[in-house]
Amino acid sequence: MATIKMRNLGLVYLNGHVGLDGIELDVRDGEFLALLGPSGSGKTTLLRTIAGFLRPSAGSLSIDGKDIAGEGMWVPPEKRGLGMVFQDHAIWPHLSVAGNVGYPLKLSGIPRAHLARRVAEVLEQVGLAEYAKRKPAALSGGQRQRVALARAIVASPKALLLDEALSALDEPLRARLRLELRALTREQGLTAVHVTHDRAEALGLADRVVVLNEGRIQQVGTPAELLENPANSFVASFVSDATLFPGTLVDGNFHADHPGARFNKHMEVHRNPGIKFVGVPQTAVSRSRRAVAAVAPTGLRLEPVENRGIGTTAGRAPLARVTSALYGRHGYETSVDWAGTALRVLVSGWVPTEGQLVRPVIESAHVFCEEAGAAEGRAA
Ligand SMILES: Nc1ncnc2c1ncn2[C@@H]1O[C@H](COP(=O)(O)OP(=O)(O)OP(=O)(O)O)[C@@H](O)[C@H]1O
Repeated sequence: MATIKMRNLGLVYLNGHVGLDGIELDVRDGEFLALLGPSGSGKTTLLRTIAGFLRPSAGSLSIDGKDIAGEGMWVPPEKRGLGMVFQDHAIWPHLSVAGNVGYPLKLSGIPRAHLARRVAEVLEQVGLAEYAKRKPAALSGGQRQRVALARAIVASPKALLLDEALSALDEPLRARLRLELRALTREQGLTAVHVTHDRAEALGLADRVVVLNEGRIQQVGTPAELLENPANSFVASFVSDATLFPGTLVDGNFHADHPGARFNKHMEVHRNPGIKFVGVPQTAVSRSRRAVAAVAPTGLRLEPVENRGIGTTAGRAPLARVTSALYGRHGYETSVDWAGTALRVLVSGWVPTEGQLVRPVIESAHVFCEEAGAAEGRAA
């Protein structure tokens, strides 16, 4: 159990690359926090900074109120009391399962009887009690990852740091280990920070998710908060797969540059009850400014159109053509080409077919004013 606080944490790599910039984050006691972001967004950099493998260039880091990194202050990784699990499990092939799991305790010099008892207890918790004497070579990938997890928790760490710990595993094993991991951290009240680039995993597992891009926090929130109230167009696009429509905001109405996308309140007010404006200063709504609308796959519907050809719809918004439709749990994950914009739509109730003509009708969107108001939106 631990709280981890980061204040204005920054890290610049030796080659001048900014790995982390102005990270303000509180990991709460006993929570499961996911760090989510595209490749190169700084997830691993942040985790390794918490672990103590990287030294921040600015700001401070504390665990349970005790400073562990900051100006003139540095606590090495082995003194931070944290457990770590990596993607490639990194267990020693020459040691048995019990030897691997007990290794951290052996280093700390605890009595043998205590060590054996604790190893047996942890192996039981991760479902490997019968495998204590086996060598890692005689284990499956999932079992090896359980060994790594057992080794990370054997010394009762204050918090567990997981770096793509499940990413090397195939479904459905991965899904099973996800549940086991969540149950284990919950039972033990363990604070966990889990790095993943897998949105479904982050949203499904975590109490809260931190979305990172280019070393900066874009938003911290529960999975529902991120989906329902994304702080900016990056979060909407990355977390919900929203399609982004650049445009102009005038008098509180959004005019998309796209010839078909209608967000104008006068025309669409009844159809668009879901449009939310984010980060638009109330004092300056009449000033024309550039903005971007994010439309999630669930924020629009497709109306099938008889195949009369796009030319016959003069005066109306251009039609779109289905480019792919993949069956998924919640409906058909459909992509359409709408006058050059690739639009993602979740279709249920009918089966879209490739090449079919459709009319997209936008029903809800988030409009972000990201020039001046972005900071306000992000802070929300
Ligand atoms: N040792 C290093 N020296 C210079 N730049 C580095 C170093 N390690 C990482 N970076 C850069 O820092 C940025 C963040 O890297 P990081 O590994 O934290 O990203 P990530 O979000 O974990 O990505 P991935 O999902 O691909 O693992 C990247 O642009 C990366 O190229």
